[in-house]
Amino acid sequence: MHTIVFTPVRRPPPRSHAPRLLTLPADRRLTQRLPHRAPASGRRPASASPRLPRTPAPRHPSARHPTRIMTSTSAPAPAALSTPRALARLLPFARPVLGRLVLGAVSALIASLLALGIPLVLEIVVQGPIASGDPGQIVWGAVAVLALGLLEAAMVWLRRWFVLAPATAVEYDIRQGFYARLQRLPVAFHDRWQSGQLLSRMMQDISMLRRWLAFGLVLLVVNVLTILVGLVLLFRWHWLLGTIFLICSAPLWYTGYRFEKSYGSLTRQSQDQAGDLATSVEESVHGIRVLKAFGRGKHALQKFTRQAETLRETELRKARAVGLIWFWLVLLPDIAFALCLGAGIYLVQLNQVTVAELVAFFAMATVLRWPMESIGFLFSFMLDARTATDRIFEVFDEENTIVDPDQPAAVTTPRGALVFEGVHFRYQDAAPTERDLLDGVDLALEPGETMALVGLTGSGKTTLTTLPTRLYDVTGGRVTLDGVDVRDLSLKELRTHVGMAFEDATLFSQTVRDNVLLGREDLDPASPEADEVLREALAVAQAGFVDELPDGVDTVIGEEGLSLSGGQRQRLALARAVAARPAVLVLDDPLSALDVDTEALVEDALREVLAGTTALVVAHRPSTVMLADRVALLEQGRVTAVGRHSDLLRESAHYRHVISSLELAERGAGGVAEGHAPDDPGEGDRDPDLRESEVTR
Ligand SMILES: Nc1ncnc2c1ncn2[C@@H]1O[C@H](COP(=O)(O)OP(=O)(O)OP(=O)(O)O)[C@@H](O)[C@H]1O
Repeated sequence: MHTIVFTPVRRPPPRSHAPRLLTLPADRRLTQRLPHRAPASGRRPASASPRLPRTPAPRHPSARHPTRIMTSTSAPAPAALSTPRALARLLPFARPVLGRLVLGAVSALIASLLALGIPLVLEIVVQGPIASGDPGQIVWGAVAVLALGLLEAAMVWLRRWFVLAPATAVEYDIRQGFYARLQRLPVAFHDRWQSGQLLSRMMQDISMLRRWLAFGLVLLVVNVLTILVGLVLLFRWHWLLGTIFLICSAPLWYTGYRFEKSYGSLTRQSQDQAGDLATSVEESVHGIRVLKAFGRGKHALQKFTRQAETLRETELRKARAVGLIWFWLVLLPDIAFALCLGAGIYLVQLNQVTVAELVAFFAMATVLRWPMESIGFLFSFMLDARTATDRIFEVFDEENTIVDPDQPAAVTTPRGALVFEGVHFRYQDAAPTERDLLDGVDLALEPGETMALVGLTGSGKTTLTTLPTRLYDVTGGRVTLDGVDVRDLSLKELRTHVGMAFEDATLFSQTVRDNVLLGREDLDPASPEADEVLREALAVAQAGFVDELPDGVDTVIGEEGLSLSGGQRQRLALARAVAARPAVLVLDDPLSALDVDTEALVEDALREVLAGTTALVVAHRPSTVMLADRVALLEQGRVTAVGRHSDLLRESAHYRHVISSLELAERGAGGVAEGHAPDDPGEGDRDPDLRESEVTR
């Protein structure tokens, strides 16, 4: 039984991504600057150009039916809702345990009412037995107070028992839903959101909601009711005493209102800043090699310190706001006590109130003191919970445009004809003045054909490869598989027919077997059939090194297991794509970290095993072009030439330019590829066409 835990193995990216990270605008990938944002933040910051409207909704019908999980995508923006309505959005999660939560609240209310009963007993004892000096009766009074106290304690215990398990169940459900949502949301969403923000929402905010449901909500309801009942009783003793008490507590409501306004935005700020801090930690842990290699550890520390200080300042402002409200919470009841004492003594002298009533009044006011004081704390807790709810629902409310169509088409026996028809694509944050990154791509891959895709860096090759599997949706035109628009297929079916291997090989902290068989849900990983698929895929990817690992294919790799080289990781990622046996294989330069000889072996094996598979291969090395039956040249957002390598060399000046720049880049990166000696004769000796390109140049 193999349990697959999806913990991405973070490794330094291979060859061409690392420099790209460093040269991209700061907002794209190394995004750590999120100064004083508007409340609804957490997304990656806007680029230097002003934030632009979203890409218009794709025209294909499937994009018009976003998946809805526990929430409506047309829901009003969280910030526009009142606090109770914002918190009411938790109801779908809380509904299954609502009964127990209500029982918990009832227990808490009974506990409070029992506490309020003690002053009433006191009144009777002072008025009767104490006034008459009957010790026997006094004992009964004491027993009654003790019994009330014991019952109150039992109810408090019961409250905890009722609410604790349901609150953790709600926490579990929200977390599950959140994680499922993250899995479903498209890559474009993950481009915009910082991982630290998502992490802090997933962990801190959801835990806060558990505490709110278990304690905050229940106590807030119960304490408000207790105060109301207590005030009625205070008025029962004497209207003047009750009025003084009420008037003195009125400023509390005003202070509470003011407090809500300032504390709410402070809470939002601090939760966002905590998310930013988590992002910084995450990025510096992932990028530790780059930071060390460039001696930027100190710089990273300074940046972290600045962010930590900002968070600390916000926390201090929060603490000051809470301190201020506590000042009033403690002062105002004391003023009320003092005024009531003066008025009470005066009323006793006028015989309008008895001593017993005055004693009971002060006992009652003392019992009410904690509920009154706690209101401020519970208020701030409620605002924290509201902010946490907003932050969580910002993710739930994100529109998912990459969803299954209402009535999916089916390609039962795929032939592998992949066609790009007038494909347009632009990223969501592209400026309106920019032309589409893919500006009318027409390209047809015949079944079983291997097509190499070449173009200058940044021309959009990787972007094009993400469209057949719908990692992104086209913004114009269409991509078809065997004549069927890929948006008309269910995502599950589409991704069974089209497999991918990326240059940046992501492996998970699990065994080699589980990593390679990731796309084969249909196979029992322990079955002989799975073994065969695994062996074959590893053989194609020239991943014989696996046999040398301590436990062979059952060796756990990744952060909690064995570390692998870039080339070894790429070979496993390639084996994963091959094992999936797709009709169309999209390879985004997955051989870049291999030495030239291993690459040639992989290519030969791929040709043999994948004879019937259509392949689209992004080529960053001239040798990769050799794998292909035909080559497509991507230039200025269009495919400007398609043909055999030798023909293109002859006919297209831009193609010659691209190939020679690839050669130059490869020579520059000569030592980077796995086991590739700088003075290695390389593929030039194997490929007459490439020599031709040098000659042409
Ligand atoms: N997720 C993204 N969001 C916004 N812009 C992006 C994103 N990914 C890539 N781009 C931009 O799109 C352009 C094309 O990138 P892409 O990676 O497709 O090019 P490429 O031809 O594969 O480049 P290379 O040869 O360097 O790998 C670049 O300008 C890049 O900055």
